[in-house]
This record gives sequence, structure tokens and C-alpha cells, in this order.
Amino acid sequence: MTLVPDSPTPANTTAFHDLDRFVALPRLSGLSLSADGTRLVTSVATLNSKGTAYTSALWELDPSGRQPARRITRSAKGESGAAFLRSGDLLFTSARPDPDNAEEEPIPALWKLPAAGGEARVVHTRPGGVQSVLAAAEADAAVVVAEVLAGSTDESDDGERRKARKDAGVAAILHTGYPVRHWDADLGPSEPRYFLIEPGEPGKPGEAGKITLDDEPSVTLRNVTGGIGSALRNASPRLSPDGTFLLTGQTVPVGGGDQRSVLVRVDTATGERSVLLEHPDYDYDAGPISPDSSTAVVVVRHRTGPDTPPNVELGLLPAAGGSLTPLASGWDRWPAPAAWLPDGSALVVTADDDGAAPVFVIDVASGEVRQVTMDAAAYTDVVISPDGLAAYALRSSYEFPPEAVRIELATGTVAPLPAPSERPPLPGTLERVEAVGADGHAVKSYLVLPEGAGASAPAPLLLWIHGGPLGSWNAWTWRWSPWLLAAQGYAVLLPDPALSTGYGQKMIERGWGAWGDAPYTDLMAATDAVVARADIDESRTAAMGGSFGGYMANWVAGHTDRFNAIVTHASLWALDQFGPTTDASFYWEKEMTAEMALENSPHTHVGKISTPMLVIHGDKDYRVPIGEGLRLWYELLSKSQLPAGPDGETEHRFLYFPDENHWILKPQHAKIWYSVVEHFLARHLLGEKVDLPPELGI
Ligand SMILES: CC(=O)N[C@@H](C)C(=O)N[C@@H](C)C(=O)O
Repeated sequence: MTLVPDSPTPANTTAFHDLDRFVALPRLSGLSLSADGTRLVTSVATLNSKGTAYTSALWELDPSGRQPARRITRSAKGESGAAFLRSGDLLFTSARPDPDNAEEEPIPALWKLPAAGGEARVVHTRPGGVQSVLAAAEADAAVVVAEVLAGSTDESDDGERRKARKDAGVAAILHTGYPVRHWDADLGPSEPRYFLIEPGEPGKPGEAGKITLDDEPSVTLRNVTGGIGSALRNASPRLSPDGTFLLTGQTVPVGGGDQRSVLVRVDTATGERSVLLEHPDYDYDAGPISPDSSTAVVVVRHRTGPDTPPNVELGLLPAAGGSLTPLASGWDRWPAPAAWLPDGSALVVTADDDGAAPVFVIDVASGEVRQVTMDAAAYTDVVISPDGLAAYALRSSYEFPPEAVRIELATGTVAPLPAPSERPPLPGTLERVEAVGADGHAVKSYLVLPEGAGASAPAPLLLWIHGGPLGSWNAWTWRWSPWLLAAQGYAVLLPDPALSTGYGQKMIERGWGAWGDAPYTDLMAATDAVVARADIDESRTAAMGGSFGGYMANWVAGHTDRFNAIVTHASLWALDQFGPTTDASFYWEKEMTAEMALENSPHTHVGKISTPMLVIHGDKDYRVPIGEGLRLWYELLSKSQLPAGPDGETEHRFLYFPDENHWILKPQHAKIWYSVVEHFLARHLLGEKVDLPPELGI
């Protein structure tokens, strides 16, 4: 089965020429492989019938690549978080109504799709819902991550307290610690806990340690992390293959609103918790646990300071506790561990690397690193076949959205698996280009060129600045798709300046604590090199960025008038106020001193801004709070060189989303985002009038 666009493709156009077709492209995420290696499941998000939201469904892909992709779940609320039990039953979470309890208000429940076939059914519901599931690879064991109210004593008390809050319409949260918000969510009074899934009804437990679930109408959840407080927020737990323990990073407050992450082991039978690693200079996260459950990979993040840039390394730790042995410590990349080979001899990781994120294999005994995939693509969600010969992963690049592939680990050969949808044709081409920064360091970029660009028809140029700032333009993104702008005739430059990942520690050090310095001069060097080309029109350019990229767009606005327009999304404007108001102040307070923040703050240069700016911000953005956007907007109107006139009008624009977060996620809002950006760019770069969407109501 293949998802096809519901309208025929007009000649000479692509999905990137039509926002309705663009937002309707299916989006893959996540991969789960059954223990016997015969079944591979991914999640595919598609537009709902009204076009107002995405709904994800589970699809089965054939690991051998012979059979077409097959949709295996279907509901208005969608399904996610698939995890295979060793039996082949598939657990997932969904807020769809339970056919056996149609009266119940839908909240995310635990569902099971039996390996033997038949309908999916609910195996557990609870008032606070179920967030995610982890299944043991070598045992009949699984763990659920779910939230409980901080003061509740058991599941029934939790349900009563939730009902009391809801009935009284109380949303208040009394805090004693930090953080209080994350991304777009208010933290508390509920807190995450890990629950072991056990067979049987509450009070009627089934056979211990066995969760075939086949004859059981439901399962019980046993809380194995009682009394842990809020320490598991944002943790990524790992369940040992034998199901006997969990490893997880756990946050501990260290005073002054700061926190660090220690590594803990939780025994799933007893709930006994022990701290395996803690150090004032490092944060620890759990990586995958070896197939024999004896050894854990640990992600070691060096704690930063204004003069101490971040670094990420791997270590091996006896799962029972002991000393940490560095793994591949001389490798100048930041690895993300994915899985062990089944014989325990090597670890499969991904890492940003020169505009890609290949798959690598690290030999555990020698620490030797071998690059497996060689294409300019980014790999995620890597799982390993039971024979250890192949990996399956999602692969994307700036030329195609995520697709499922099979990778031969010995040769690096990559073959796409039959997919739910085809790769969308692109309205242009992609090139890798290189410039030299002010200090002589190489600055690499991707350059998207629209069809028809050439010396006789040079394309207007958009400089796109990525966020993070610790990141890289190396993978497909649905939120900033350069192809929509290429379809309108623009070239888009995607540079990786100082602070970008995948170029070694020196690239991070060059920009740490000095955002307005090397990151800015690198971006200008990349732009200079590209506008020198005959196929680019130097006289029609704009700079655009989101988050840190928006910070940099603001900095660009105050330091050069070379661009015709600037688009700044969810941007940091006044670094003196930003640090204490973002959702993770402890992170940003360690990035710069107050003096460095002031020195690098765009707001101090507002009087020099003479370029029209389009400010975009979502009110539910807790990462870069709306106060940044509001202050930027008011200061542009009152202090820039293009202030609001006596009629209140200005060349600047403010696109405000009252119900979006750091990202614009609703499909109809994404269309508004791209439409307003196109309108603004056409006005200032092309001198053309592009209509604004009628849904804006103006
Ligand atoms: C905790 C934190 O701030 N993390 C950063 C990765 C982040 O969110 N950066 C934002 C501001 C960005 O994308 O630039």
C-alpha cells in the first residue's frame, strides 16, 4: 500500500509549489524491530480529514524489502510509541476511545496488537495516561513511563486527586524547585514514574514475570520508582535486555536553581535504586545496555561554563556499578549511541559529521571507529537485525524526507525499504559549498539552487541560519523547508558556522561564549563566497533564522545593512533578560557571564537597524519566551531606523501565533508561516506583491 496525493500532480510543479500538497506529505518517525527480526514498524503522520492536525498511524515495513508497506493501525486519535514484546505482540500508546469503554474520556492508554493477528485492544488505562513503553529484548518484561500526581499515594488516590482538580477547575501548581516549565508544558504537579507491566487484574496478579498477555484482559502496572520526586523529568531510561533493571539519568538539584544528571540503576523486581555515576563536572545519560545485560554505554556530557565549552564522550560501565572506561575517546565527534551488535563486540552509533550524520561502528575492545554509511545523509532510529549483519534506520538529507532503509553493516550498502510514500520530486538542486572564515577556518554549507538559476538569471539569495546553536544543517526538516522557497525562485544558503556540530571540538570552541564573533563572521564569509557566483544575485538577499538562528538574524540586522530583509523566528533579542526567563535557565546561565551576555546581545544595536524585519513568535514558546518577541517588536517600532510612523505603520512586521510553541506545528499555521514569509520576501527582494492568505483576516 502506498499513500498517494489525493489530487493529480499538475505538470511542471512539485509538492513544494503548493502549500496544501506540501503539508499533506506523509512524515515517518521511529522504528521498532521484532525480536526475531521479521517485523519492522514505523509511525507515519498524515493530515486529518479537515487538514487541521497530523495523526500518526503504525505501518509495518518488510525488513527483507520484498513486500509493500502495510498500515496496521487506524484511529482518529492516532497511535505511537510502538514496542515489540519478545512474543511478537506489539505494544503502543493511543488516546483513541476503547470500544469496550465508550463512555470513558480518551486519554493515552496502553494498547496491544497481538502477533497472532486480530484487533488491537486496550491492556491498561490509568487516569494520568501512559507516556511511553520499553520492552526487554531477551525477556518477557516491559516498562511503562507514566505520570503520577506528586502527593498521591497510589493509583486510586492519584485518580481521585486528578478528578478533584478537574472538577474544581484548579490548574495552580505550587513549586519548591526548578525547572517549572519545559518547552511548552507546565511542569507539575504530576511527575514521571517507571512502572513494570505485570499480568493480571489489580489485586489478581497473573504468573509473575510473564507477559504474553494473550489470555489477560488487562495488566497491572507496578510503580518501581516511588518517592523519586521530579528527578526523572526528561530522562531517557534504558531497560536491560534481561528485564531485571533500568538505567537512567536522574537530575539532582545542586543549589541556585542549577541541577546535574547522575546515572542510576533501578532494580525492576524490588524498585531498589543505586547511583552508579555522579561527578560535579559531568552529566550522565544511559545508553544501550549490552545483549548479556552486563555492560552499559554511558553518554558523558562535560558540564559547561562561560570558559568551558561543551563536549560529549562515551564510556563503558559494568551494569552492576564500577569504574567508567572511556570508549573511542580520541574520536573528535559527539556520538549518539544506538545499539549493540548481538555478540556484544561493537556498538553502533550515529554522529554529526561534515554535513551528514552517518552510522559508525565502534569496536568495544579496541575503541576503533569505522564509518559504515558514506552518503551525505543523516541516520536516526537505528535498530540491529538479530544476526548482527544488518541495521535498519531512518535516513534523510536535504534531498529527501525520512525513509526507512536497510544497511549492510559489513559493506555499508544502503537500500531503501518499500515505503508508505514516494520521495517527493524537488524544484531545484543541492550543492555542497565551502568558504574560509575570518580566522582561516573552513565554513561548509549546502546551497539550494532553484530550477533555471544561472548567469543569465541569477537567483535571489536567502541566508538561513540554524538554531541550537549546537547543531548542523544535515537532515530534512519539515519546519524550515528550503524547497518551498526554491519553488518561488530563491536560492537558499544553509551554512554551518562556528558552534556547529560535526566539525570537531575546535569548531565549538571558536564560538563558545562569543556568539556575535566567529559565528557571525563565518556566516558573512559563507554569504560572500556564494554571492560571488554568477548564478546568485547579490543585490537581492535576505537573512533568516529561528531560535539561535533568530538571535543571529537579529545580530546581523544590527551589524550590516547588506540584506534587503530579515526574518527572525522565536529569536533571542535581549540576552540580559533571556537567561533567567527561558525554561532551562541553568543551561544558559552557564553559557555566558552577564558581561558576555551584554556584549553579545542584539538589543544593544537596535538603533543601527535599517533593514525591514519580519518578527515571528509563538506565545506558548517557553524555550525562547514571548517576552523576547514582544520586546524586539516594541524596540523595532520605537528605536530602529525604520520606526513606526505617525500613522502607526512600519516596514517591519510581527507574525504572532497565540497557540504555537518554539515551533509552528499546526499544518494550517505552517501554511501561514510560509505564505507570510513569501509575501515579505517578495515585497523586499523582488518588489512584487504576493497576496497574504485570507485566513489572516486582513
Ligand atoms: C536547553 C537549551 O536551551 N537547549 C538548546 C539546544 C536550545 O533549545 N536552543 C534554542 C534556543 C535554539 O534552537 O537555538
